[in-house]
Amino acid sequence: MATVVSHHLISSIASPHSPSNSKASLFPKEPFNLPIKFRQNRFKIEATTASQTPVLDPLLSPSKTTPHKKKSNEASLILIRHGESLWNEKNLFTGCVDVPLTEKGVAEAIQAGKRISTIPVDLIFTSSLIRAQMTAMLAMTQHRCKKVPIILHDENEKAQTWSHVFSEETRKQSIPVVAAWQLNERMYGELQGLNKEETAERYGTQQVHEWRRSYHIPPPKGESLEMCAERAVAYFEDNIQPELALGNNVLIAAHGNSLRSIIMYLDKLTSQEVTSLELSTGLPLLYIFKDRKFMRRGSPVGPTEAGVYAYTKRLAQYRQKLDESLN
Ligand SMILES: O=C(O)[C@H](O)COP(=O)(O)O
Repeated sequence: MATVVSHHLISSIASPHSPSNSKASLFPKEPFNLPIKFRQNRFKIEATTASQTPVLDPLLSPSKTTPHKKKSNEASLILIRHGESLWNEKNLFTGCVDVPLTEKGVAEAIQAGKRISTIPVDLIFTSSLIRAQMTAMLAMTQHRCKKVPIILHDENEKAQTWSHVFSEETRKQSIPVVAAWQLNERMYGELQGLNKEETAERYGTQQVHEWRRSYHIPPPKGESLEMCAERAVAYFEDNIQPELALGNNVLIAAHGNSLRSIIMYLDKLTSQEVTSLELSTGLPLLYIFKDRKFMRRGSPVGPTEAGVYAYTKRLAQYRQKLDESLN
């Protein structure tokens, strides 16, 4: 029987509780102590960029990357849809247009941060759009670990070199933030910039509902959820899931539809079930990744919510450490 997953259900579940070439010297170290798998992935990407300039960081050499001691057999995964944007406020189709948060969106992001402030975060992924990045950064201002989220810039060699951090100690107090276009909102095609209500009046509610919520039907010249899933879920499987498997705790700040496609994958929803999945702006959702399975744990209400810490011993221990560090 089909499980209807909606925002309401989610809330109700939650609420009770170069190698050897001369270039190598330019990059003496990784900007951060990145989790190993991620570093390997980064290298793969660098090695196949258009310039084809091999850039191998000494820290990426096999002797440094293996063996890797697995930290834990479980990890937390937090998903947050960005806070309200200026176009959410105006009820405009936004898609890949890069619009910032409203004041309310800023408050939502801060509130989301309070709700996850005692859940461990080792690595952050955002889309390349400012509303998701603002949300991640604002949320992290509330985190009790007090670490500084820093966006990695590896779009070209200069960006990498110029953003290098030279203090090991400082790196330890930082959380790498990876911005990936694959996590962007679905491209809304010719609807981008149109008012949602007026579009429904013009094309009919049913048609607009299909464009917005069906899995297979794309809006005119835009991406269907299926097309969005092809890049977002592939990115998740290739870059995020391996981090979780290594015991690294991940926060993803992204968008209504890129997250719907990821949740569809995590919760094994059918194309029919995903049509009723709605995500509110600024709502954090927690998953535990354990034994290669994702367990949905709803939306943490706040740092004092006992239920969240009953989910796993590891979360409880992390919170206890934070409490102790305050004393
Ligand atoms: O891109 C947009 O307009 C919104 O962020 C998501 O819109 P939707 O609710 O129509 O999918």
